[in-house]
Amino acid sequence: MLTSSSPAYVAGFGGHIATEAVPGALPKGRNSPQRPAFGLYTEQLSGTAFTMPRHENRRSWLYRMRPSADHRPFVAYDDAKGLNVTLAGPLAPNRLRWDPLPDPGPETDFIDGLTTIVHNRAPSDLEGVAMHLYAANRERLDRVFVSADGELLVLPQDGRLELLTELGRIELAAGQVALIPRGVRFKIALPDGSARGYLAENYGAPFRLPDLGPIGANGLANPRDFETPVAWFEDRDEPTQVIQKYDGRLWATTLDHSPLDVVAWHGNLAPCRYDLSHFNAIGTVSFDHPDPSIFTVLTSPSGMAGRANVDFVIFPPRWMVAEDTFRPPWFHRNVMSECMGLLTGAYDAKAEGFQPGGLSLHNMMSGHGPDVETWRRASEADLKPHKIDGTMAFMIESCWPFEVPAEALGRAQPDYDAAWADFPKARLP
Ligand SMILES: O=C(O)Cc1cc(O)ccc1O
Ligand SMILES: [Fe+2]
Repeated sequence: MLTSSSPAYVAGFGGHIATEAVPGALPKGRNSPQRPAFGLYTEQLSGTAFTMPRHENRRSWLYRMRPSADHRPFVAYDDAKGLNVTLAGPLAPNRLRWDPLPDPGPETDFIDGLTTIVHNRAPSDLEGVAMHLYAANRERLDRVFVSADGELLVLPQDGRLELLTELGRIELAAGQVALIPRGVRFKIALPDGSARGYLAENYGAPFRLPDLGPIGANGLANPRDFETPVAWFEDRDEPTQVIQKYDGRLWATTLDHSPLDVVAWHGNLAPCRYDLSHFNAIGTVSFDHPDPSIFTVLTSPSGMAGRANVDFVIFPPRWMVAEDTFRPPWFHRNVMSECMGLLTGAYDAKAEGFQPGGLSLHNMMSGHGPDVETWRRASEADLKPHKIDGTMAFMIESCWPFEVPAEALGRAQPDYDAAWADFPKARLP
């Protein structure tokens, strides 16, 4: 680990925070004083247009040792071979599933090990989402990563991460997730020497908590369980490479100092983390399997009310008590496109073949649901109260059908369709 002391956090989601790592660094009563304390530079980081309604407006004011504007031109960076959002040709309406990534080659850091599996839209549309996998066995603290294309949702599956961001430090273990706003630079320490997991990149509106409707004022992911780090900085005058994702590609420049030099900040645009075990799962206490929207942790709306650009949904441990009900997910065809991952355990719709670290894609209107084995067991089960435990699957659901780059298509399991082969035919009277 880079630093021995644990970072401190402030509780809440999207709240306005004021924090300084050096007393007196944060200006009082104004954002942009003529001479900020200690010769710091003032910078506004906008995550939404200046003119967004107040309740959707996200921005922070940063007080840093050097302005971000001080850098040389970016040049194309080609060493992250798996990061790919080019189209593979016509999109076939096939269901796809992937095993976990193989171990990365020697000395692969987080950036070079990124592998894009599915994506939709284009970053310059300001809509859509990409799902990358990461697998790293090398820690590089001499470079930082930043996506101008989207907000990053980091989902560790194995190995801890320490995210050293411009706005503070976040410790992250499997079962926790982090959100890093578009444009925030960070580097990654690997306390366990290696790590793997999922990285969803949201090109659209920043994730927010979903409305709760008749559920009421509490439930699902509660705001106070999100943790935002307090200001932290490093005063490091060493060459630091900045790798920026911009319009689907990577670009690099080298600074003569670390850009993680924000001494104080205030605002409501900041990274945060959330422990999925705090999710208050709500389900049926009578019959039928509710729509999975009931498990939405965060949502990024599209321009159409009720239709998400991206929903981040989880399938956590929970009690199943429904009477006279086929309890696993039903067979369905969905106008929304579903990309699923598994952090630990087994998923209740798939008896085999869907492994932790793997991924599946059920694109718009493709028929899917329980595999044959799951269907048989659930149809014959004695319906006592039953706890689904030791599992955490998640879904990145989007209104835009996902594309699959050629490399990812080549890696897909050869016969995923077999999951739904050989169902017995119904017998009519
Ligand atoms: O396809 C899936 O496994 C995800 C899913 C889960 C569920 O409980 C209901 C619908 C749905 O799409
Ligand atoms: Fe589904």
